[in-house]
Amino acid sequence: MSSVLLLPGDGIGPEIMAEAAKVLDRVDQLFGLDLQIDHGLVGGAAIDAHGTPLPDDTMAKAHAADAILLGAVGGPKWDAIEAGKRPENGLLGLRSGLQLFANLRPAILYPQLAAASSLKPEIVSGLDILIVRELTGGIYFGKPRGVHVNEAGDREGFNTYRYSEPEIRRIAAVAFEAARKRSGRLCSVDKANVLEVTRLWREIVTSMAADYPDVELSHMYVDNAAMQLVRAPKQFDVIVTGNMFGDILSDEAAMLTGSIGMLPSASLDANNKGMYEPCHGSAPDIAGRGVANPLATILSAALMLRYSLRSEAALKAADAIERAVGTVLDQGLRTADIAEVPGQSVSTARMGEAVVAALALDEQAAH
Ligand SMILES: NC(=O)C1=CN([C@@H]2O[C@H](COP(=O)(O)OP(=O)(O)OC[C@H]3O[C@@H](n4cnc5c(N)ncnc54)[C@H](O)[C@@H]3O)[C@@H](O)[C@H]2O)C=CC1
Ligand SMILES: CC(C)CC(=O)C(=O)O
Ligand SMILES: [Mg+2]
Repeated sequence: MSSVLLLPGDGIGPEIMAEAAKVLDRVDQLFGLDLQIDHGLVGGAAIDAHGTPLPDDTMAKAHAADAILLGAVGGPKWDAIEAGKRPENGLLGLRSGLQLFANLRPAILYPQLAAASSLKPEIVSGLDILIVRELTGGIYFGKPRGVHVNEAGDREGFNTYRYSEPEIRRIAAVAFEAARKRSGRLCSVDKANVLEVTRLWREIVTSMAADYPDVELSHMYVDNAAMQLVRAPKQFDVIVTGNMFGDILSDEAAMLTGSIGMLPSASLDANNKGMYEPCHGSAPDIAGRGVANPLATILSAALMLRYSLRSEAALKAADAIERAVGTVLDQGLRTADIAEVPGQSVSTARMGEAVVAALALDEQAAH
């Protein structure tokens, strides 16, 4: 038995989660996974119900579960709430409370979606890169932080960008290991020409390279990396970077794959316990209309089966979900964000149900 906690969150979160839940239910039946599914509140939904973005009950369930699948949090309804109590703090609290320091964001272009990418097919076809983002440190967590009145009497906002040596070592080790299992190329992205914290980052990553002689390490400043990602993205295999740079570069990489609605992620602790979520947010501009792309969440469920549940049956189920996504794309099904012809698109639910149907047809899935 494996326990899975579903946290739909806000905006399109409940819509995309409903489809991922159908897919999990189907693979549970097909592969005998014996999943025990629980539900919880996080983000704005939790603020509305309990006055806090991360209720104790949700945190307790998250600690107890083998893995967590999250939709997205946030939205204009809660934007005026003071810092520290916003929906996003629920997500950040889960990440830091569970010590999910390693965020893996694979950006893979399905060949069927070459036309949906914002880049020319010859530049992106075959794209398969992995962004390894540090997730529990850096400027999103550094203290001191806040808004105060400075000596000149002006209001001044400040955040602190800090990384300790152990924090850098553990995320770099994840990236080196990942590169070793892939093409053997690792690019560390920093701003070492300006920021001391990332000079230390570069120094430590460089010093670790001797332990990974089979990995070719390179370094790049983040501004150049942002440019290179849209100039020649296939030069990259594994990218390792800090929390904020990874947040920004992964949204950029998402567009290479056709849509941010296609990009899944895994956030892991040191023992492969994980939280899985699409890279996108709660998309308030399309929430409640049934048009969001559920594939990033469905693909995140596949990563959950592969990285956290890990039984032979779970690994087969993960492969089957990814094949089923390929099948529905082959069938020409497109949500609005990846549609080649505007207006010729299917709903969130239709896309999710098509993945479920493709799973049932998958002969390898049944045996
Ligand atoms: N992991 C999380 O829960 C995240 C939460 N947020 C929160 O989400 C809210 C909105 O943030 P935004 O900056 O607008 O980013 P967003 O990722 O929610 O949306 C950006 C754009 O992408 C589109 N989009 C996103 N997901 C999509 C999907 N599955 N299918 C089709 N189109 C999709 C949206 O419609 C929008 O035009 C904010 O409150 C923000 O703090 C933002 C990023 C991550
Ligand atoms: C609350 C934000 C840090 C979420 C986000 O943008 C992300 O993790 O990609
Ligand atoms: Mg982001």
